[in-house]
Amino acid sequence: MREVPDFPQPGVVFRDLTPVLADPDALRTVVDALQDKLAESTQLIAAIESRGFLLGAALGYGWRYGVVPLRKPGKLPVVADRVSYALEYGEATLELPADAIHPGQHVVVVDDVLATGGTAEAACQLVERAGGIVTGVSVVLEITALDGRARLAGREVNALLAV
Ligand SMILES: O=P(O)(O)OC[C@H]1O[C@H](OP(=O)(O)OP(=O)(O)O)[C@H](O)[C@@H]1O
Ligand SMILES: Nc1ncnc2[nH]cnc12
Repeated sequence: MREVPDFPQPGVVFRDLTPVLADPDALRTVVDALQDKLAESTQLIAAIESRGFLLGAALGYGWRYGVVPLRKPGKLPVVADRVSYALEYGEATLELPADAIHPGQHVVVVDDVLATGGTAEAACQLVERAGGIVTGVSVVLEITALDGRARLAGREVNALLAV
C-alpha cells in the first residue's frame, strides 16, 4: 500500500491500494481473505467504483457471485436509484443500475478503503432501497480515525487491515 500525502487535496493522506492490486500474490491473498469473511448466505456483490470493481469481480468470478457495479454519476445507461454523500474530500454520488438487485437477495458491499463511511453507507442505502439485504460490508483497509463504522451501524463490517 502507498501513502500519498496531500492527495487529492492538502491535508489528506491518501491510502493507495493500487500496488496491492498490481502484485499477483498480494491480490490473491487479499481476495481470498475477503472471501473468508463473507457471509455464507451471500448471493451478490455490490462493488463500488473504482477499485471495488476489481475486488468485487475477482470475488464474483472466483466464488460464483453475481457482481453489481455501483457507479459514479453519468456512467450507467439506466439508473434505478442514486444517493449523494460527503467524502473526506468533497461530495460524491453513487448510482445503482436498473434491474440489478432482487428483493430479498443477500448482498455484500465491497470496496478497497473505508474512510468516513459515506461511500459505503450510500452503497448500503442503494442496496436496501432496492429490497436487498446487506449481509456485510467488506474492505481491505479501514481508516479508523475517520470512524466509518459508526455510519454503518447495524451492518457487519469486515476490514482486513486497520490504520
Ligand atoms: O469512506 P469514504 O470517506 O466514503 O471514502 C472511501 C472511498 O474513497 C475512495 O474512493 P474515491 O471516492 O476516492 O474514488 P475512486 O475509487 O474512484 O478513486 C475509496 O476507494 C472509497 O470508495
Ligand atoms: N485517505 C483516504 N485514502 C484512500 N481513500 C480514501 N477515501 C477517503 N479518504 C481516503
